[in-house]
Amino acid sequence: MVTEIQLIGVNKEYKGDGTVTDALKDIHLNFHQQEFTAIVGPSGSGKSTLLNLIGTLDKPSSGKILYNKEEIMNKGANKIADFRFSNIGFIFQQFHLLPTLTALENVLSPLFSRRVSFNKKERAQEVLKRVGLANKMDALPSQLSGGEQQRVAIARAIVHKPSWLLADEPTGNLDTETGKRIYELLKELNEQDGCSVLFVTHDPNLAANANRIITIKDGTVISDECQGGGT
Ligand SMILES: Nc1ncnc2c1ncn2[C@@H]1O[C@H](COP(=O)(O)OP(=O)(O)OP(=O)(O)O)[C@@H](O)[C@H]1O
Repeated sequence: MVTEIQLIGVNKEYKGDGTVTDALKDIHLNFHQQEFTAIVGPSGSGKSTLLNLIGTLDKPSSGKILYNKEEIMNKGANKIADFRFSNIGFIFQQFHLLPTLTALENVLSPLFSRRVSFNKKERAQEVLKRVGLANKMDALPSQLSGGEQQRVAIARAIVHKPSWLLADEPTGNLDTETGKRIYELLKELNEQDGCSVLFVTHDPNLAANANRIITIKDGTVISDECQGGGT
C-alpha cells in the first residue's frame, strides 16, 4: 500500500500550436497516508494538472513523483495501469458515469477484466450501501439526482479498495447542501475507512475544514498549511 507520495522538482508544460504553457513549476510536496487535503487556487492555476500527475494519468515534463520512494511513470503502460488500479480512485466534477449502465454496473465497471480476491458483485453492492444507495442499485444515471450520481461515482472510485482518493471538484456540479453531504462522505471515507483524500475545490468553506490546505497560483505552491484536525 502506498503510504507516501513525494513530488520532487515537478514541472509540467503543455505544448501546442506553437505555444507552451507552464502549468506547474518546480513543485515540491509530500503527501502522507490518511491526510485529508484541499487544493485551492484560481482557475488555470494548475490544480487539475497536479491531481492528474499524482494520479499517474499524466507524466511530469521533468522532476519526479515517488510512491513509497519508487518512481512509477518510468515503467510500462500495463504496470502503470496496475499501479493505478491498486492504489488510486478518481472522482470528477462531471461524474463520468456510463449512461446505459445501472448504478451497480457502473460501480462494477473498473473491475471488468480484472482479477481480484473478492466477489465483485458483493463488493459493488457493499460500496453502494456504504454511500447510501442500497435502494438505487438498478437505477440508470438519468434516474438519479446529481448528488446520487456523485455517490455512484464515489462508490465506483472505492470499489477496488484504493488507499488514495483524488477528487477534482467533486462538489462543483452540486448545490451547496448536496455538496456538503458529498464532502461529509469523503471525510467519512477518510476517517473511518482510512482513505487518503486530495480534493480540488473552489469552495472556501469546504477547504477550511480540511486538515491541510495547499494553495496554488500560476503553477506554483504559494502556501501549504496544516490545521488541527478539521471538523
Ligand atoms: N491538455 C492541455 N493542453 C494545453 N494546456 C493545458 C492542458 N490542460 C491544462 N492546460 C493549461 O494548463 C494550465 C493549468 O490548467 P489546470 O486545468 O491544471 O488548472 P486548474 O487550476 O485546474 O483550473 P480550473 O480551476 O479552471 O479547473 C492552464 O493554463 C490550462 O489552460
